[in-house]
Amino acid sequence: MGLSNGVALSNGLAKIETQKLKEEICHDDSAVPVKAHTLDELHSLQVKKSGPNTPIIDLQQTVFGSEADKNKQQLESISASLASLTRETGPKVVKGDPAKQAETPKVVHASHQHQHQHTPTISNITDSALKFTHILYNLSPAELYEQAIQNEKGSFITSSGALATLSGAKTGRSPRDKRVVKDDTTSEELWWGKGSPNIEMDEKTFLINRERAVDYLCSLEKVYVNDQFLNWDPMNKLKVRIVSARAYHSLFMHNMCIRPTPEELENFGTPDFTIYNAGKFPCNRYTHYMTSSTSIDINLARKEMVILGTQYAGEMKKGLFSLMHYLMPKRQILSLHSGCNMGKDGDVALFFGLSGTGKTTLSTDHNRYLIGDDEHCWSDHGVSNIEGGCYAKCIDLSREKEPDIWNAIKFGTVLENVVFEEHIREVDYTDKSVTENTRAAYPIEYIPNAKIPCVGPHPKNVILLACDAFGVLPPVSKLNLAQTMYHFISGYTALVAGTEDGIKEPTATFSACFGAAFIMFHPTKYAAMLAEKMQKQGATGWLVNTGWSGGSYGSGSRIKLAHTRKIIDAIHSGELLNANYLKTEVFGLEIPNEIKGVPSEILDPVNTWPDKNSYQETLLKLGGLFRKNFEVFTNHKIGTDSNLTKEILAAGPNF
Ligand SMILES: Nc1ncnc2c1ncn2[C@@H]1O[C@H](COP(=O)(O)OP(=O)(O)O)[C@@H](O)[C@H]1O
Ligand SMILES: C=C(OP(=O)(O)O)C(=O)O
Ligand SMILES: [Ca+2]
Ligand SMILES: [Mn+2]
Repeated sequence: MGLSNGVALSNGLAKIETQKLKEEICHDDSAVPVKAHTLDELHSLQVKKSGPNTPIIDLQQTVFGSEADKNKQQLESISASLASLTRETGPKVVKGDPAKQAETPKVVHASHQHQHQHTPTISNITDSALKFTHILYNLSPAELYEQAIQNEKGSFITSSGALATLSGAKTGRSPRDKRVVKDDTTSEELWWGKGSPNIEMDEKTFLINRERAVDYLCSLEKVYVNDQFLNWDPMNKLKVRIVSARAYHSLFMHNMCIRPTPEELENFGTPDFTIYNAGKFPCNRYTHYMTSSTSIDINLARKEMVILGTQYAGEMKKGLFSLMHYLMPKRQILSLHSGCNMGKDGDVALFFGLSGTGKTTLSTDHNRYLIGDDEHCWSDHGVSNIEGGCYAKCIDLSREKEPDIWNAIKFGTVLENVVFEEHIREVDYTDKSVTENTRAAYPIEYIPNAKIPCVGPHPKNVILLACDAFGVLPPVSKLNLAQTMYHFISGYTALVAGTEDGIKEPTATFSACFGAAFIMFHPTKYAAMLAEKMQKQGATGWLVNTGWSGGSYGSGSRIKLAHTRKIIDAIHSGELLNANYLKTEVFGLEIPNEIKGVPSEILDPVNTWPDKNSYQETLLKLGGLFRKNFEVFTNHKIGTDSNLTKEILAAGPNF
């Protein structure tokens, strides 16, 4: 034993003799000591203060607190946003997390009458005027992660670093709960009535809902405020403010809108549009125009939007999209519900389509630059993305088929309503337990070949995507201008609702301009603008079926993503422009007889159906649905060219 030659002690154990060769001993305190005397001091060393946002130009100004002035202005602006429209004072807003408030914070009283400040007296104030509302302003993703995990049940970090969260009872948009204020201006300008997504509400009711949302938000201890931009076109950029109750919503918008630089944020000023998102707090069912506990209200005159009774984050993004569908066409700029990418040679393609048809999947193409996945503008100078992020569907997501989206699901990404293993936190993308509409929201630069700034020249190809669950539309057809307009106005897709409900029959959806839920003017206004731009730029239209082949849903199968990608490649490369075409029955679509990498027999859907009678029957059925849908447009002129209108009407199915 090592201690055998030691001196025996009274307890029977040998006394340990330390070695005398000092130099050979390696003490574990040989590292540089910590520069702190207490634990508090140690913790204070860990976090470094951010430097001033703007370079120091005028020392004098800095000494006398221009930084502090900017901060005060910012807080006053937020305070004005949160002010009640009727009460004279309250709440007191203060910047920063209450949990971290070290010194006495600067307080700003929300007041709608900044000019003649009232001194509140006991008789005219309520408790709401006495409490603090802490403003968490443009927090970083790391800070928002911490807030979400500490305060919002259902927030977890997944194994790839994304923030998994639940959107609550609503896992999709609520278009029937959307309201638009009808005033003297909008009653004239907007599209109202049958088929329109704009369900009216009056100004007074809007204010009631606004007050309800503001009161709810101010009643909270903490409120998140994001000041960000929309539209990468510098001439048509919009400043938006989003006030929300959840860190999840703040991170979602951080990812989805354009992120300001620290300098841009300092000089942000007054927003052009403000969203009040009260999330789970419902509207009052006794309020006029309310038909459920959810209400999404847009007031164009006030430049405001109120969200009550839904936490689905997509409402914010698509609400702003509706706003752009109003503002941009007034500037002769066409707003597009489309994805957009650009080839190495600068050829731009647009991907129109309803939800689930492939805008995000197909615009995210490893061989091309991504301009955006969902919302764009087409001006006289080319295209620009409205957003700063992407919102991808995650159901059945695979690393092999969609590597760029897979890799974008990392730290900073919001993962909505996915299911993960409790310990390792690995996400199971096949799991539909919460919803089929599982989503990932990430900044566009998480896609390696994103084109920053997200702008590009005029489109060369306009691809209309339809997920045809009837299985009768060809995988690809070349369209002339009138056909492009016919299909753009129709906005067809057919999905199968829930796979578990045992639904066998696909249902056709027609949504004008491939986004009727978001348009503000009559569809023909957007269609006329698209026709004019396509004609002027010589863009080619294509109809791509990303849905079924070899039979309808139930008997056929979905066209392989790999095949659709080859088809899209052939459109981009110009190969398809020079192919040989044949014209189909009923829809009169031009289909190519051959495409590199795609089995030729699938190009004409009739070949893939074992039962030809059933094919014919289904084809006629779909043709009938198209015809019926288009009836409401037959009395509308599209643009100033009455010939084009005639051609468009004739471009529908013929039988
Ligand atoms: N042939 C196909 N083409 C495009 N998408 C397909 C195809 N087959 C399956 N998919 C799946 O369909 C979904 C398309 O959704 P997405 O791209 O998010 O649509 P959108 O952005 O238009 O709402 C994705 O989940 C994708 O993996
Ligand atoms: C976010 C949405 O867009 P999409 O499904 O087209 O990606 C939506 O429609 O809610
Ligand atoms: Ca969309
Ligand atoms: Mn999408």
